[in-house]
Amino acid sequence: MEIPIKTLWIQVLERLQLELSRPTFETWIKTASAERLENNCLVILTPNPFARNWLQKYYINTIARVVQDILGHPVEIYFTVAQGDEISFLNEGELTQAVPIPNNILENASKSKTITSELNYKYVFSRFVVGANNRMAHAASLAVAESPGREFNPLFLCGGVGLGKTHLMQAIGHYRRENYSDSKIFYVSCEQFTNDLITAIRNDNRQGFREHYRAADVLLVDDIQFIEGKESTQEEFFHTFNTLYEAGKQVIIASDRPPNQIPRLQERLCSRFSMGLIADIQAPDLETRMAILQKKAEYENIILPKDVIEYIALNYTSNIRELEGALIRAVAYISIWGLAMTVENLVPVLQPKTEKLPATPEAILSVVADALNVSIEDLKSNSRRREISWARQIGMYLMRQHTDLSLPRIGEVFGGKDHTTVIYSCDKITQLQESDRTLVQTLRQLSDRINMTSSQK
Ligand SMILES: Nc1ncnc2c1ncn2[C@@H]1O[C@H](COP(=O)(O)OP(=O)(O)OP(=O)(O)O)[C@@H](O)[C@H]1O
Repeated sequence: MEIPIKTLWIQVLERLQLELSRPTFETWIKTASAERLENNCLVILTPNPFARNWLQKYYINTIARVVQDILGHPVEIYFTVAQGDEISFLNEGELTQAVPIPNNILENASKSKTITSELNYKYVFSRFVVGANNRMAHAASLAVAESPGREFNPLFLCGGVGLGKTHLMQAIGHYRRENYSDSKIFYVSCEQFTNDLITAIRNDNRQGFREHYRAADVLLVDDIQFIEGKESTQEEFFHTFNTLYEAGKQVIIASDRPPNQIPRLQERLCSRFSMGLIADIQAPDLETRMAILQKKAEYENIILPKDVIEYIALNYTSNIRELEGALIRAVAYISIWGLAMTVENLVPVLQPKTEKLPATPEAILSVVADALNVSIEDLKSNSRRREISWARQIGMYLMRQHTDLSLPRIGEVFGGKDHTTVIYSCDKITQLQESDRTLVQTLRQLSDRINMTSSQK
């Protein structure tokens, strides 16, 4: 029998109070409450959109784990906002991705999910800042939006992490929808395409899968690099691509590298990806980064002094997502502590990425344990269980990045390991990043959390 929701939430709070730092607990957790628990979905009420987005981004896994421990089975966590209690400097869901609860989520919780994703309403051409780094990709996207299925088919957008590929491809989708409302726009990540295929195979419904994807007028496929080595997905995608192409339908693909650098990609797919236009996006220059911040601030109704814009833009150079993250942190910090928006006030929260932050070993252990679902004791233990030694290696790498501790001292923090173990772990994680974008993203998120934990101290 389920325990009453109030009792559940009291227990969750008791557990989280012990696990999280005091400012984190007081600011984000204590202000939230459990609203409903139905069909293994727990809806958590938050005081404003900002708190909702913050919890969704940084604490959803922690809360889900604690709730699962208490109930003895997994639950899906959804965050919602108390009505009429908006934070003044934010519009609903503006600064980070909104996390709406579909009306029928509780009823449908046990049913299967829809096959393609929705477009993010913010990813439109008017919100995209054009600079030298993305001019060609932008022009090509606009051309494809106006005349799909013509000369740039497929359009292959490539560039490093967080540089605007998804934004541009979705802008094409929005443009078509706005101007041709009956146009069928399908946006899907490569991972989702694979999952849909697996589900179709499991349900013996491969035909349904094919009919669905081949009905698209414009097919947008994100992060295609993850198709590497997935033979069945490549096979299916090849046929989907051919069918759409021959019917004059537009295909747009985004990737963190050009087709010929995607390992274990079938030759025939590589050549098809290359037969339209490959448009790459580079890291933005200072002026473009400042213009992006300025535009974001305008959309969010935030007044940002010029020197603050310049300070952020100077310190976040290679990834626009990080640039936006810095703006979010700045606004949150200023708002929570009631400070003026000045460079001096922002220095503690916007440390340049290249500087080592004064993170404590305990904070790093706690962030890694929390994010990778192991305990701090596990990290310090001699256990060779795969997930524990993986978390330990990541922890050692991050400790090397974020502290000035010597290798032997890092070994000690992890329960008395030899310094050669630390070297091995750091080298391994460094090397893996060359081929594993997911790992790069995970490390970036963990670093952000470590920085945040440090700045909250
Ligand atoms: N030129 C730009 N103007 C305004 N915002 C931008 C621009 N480029 C990127 N952004 C913003 O930066 C964030 C990251 O962009 P996006 O998700 O499109 O990157 P990506 O290249 O697809 O990254 P990934 O490789 O991680 O999938 C988004 O919020 C996007 O709106």
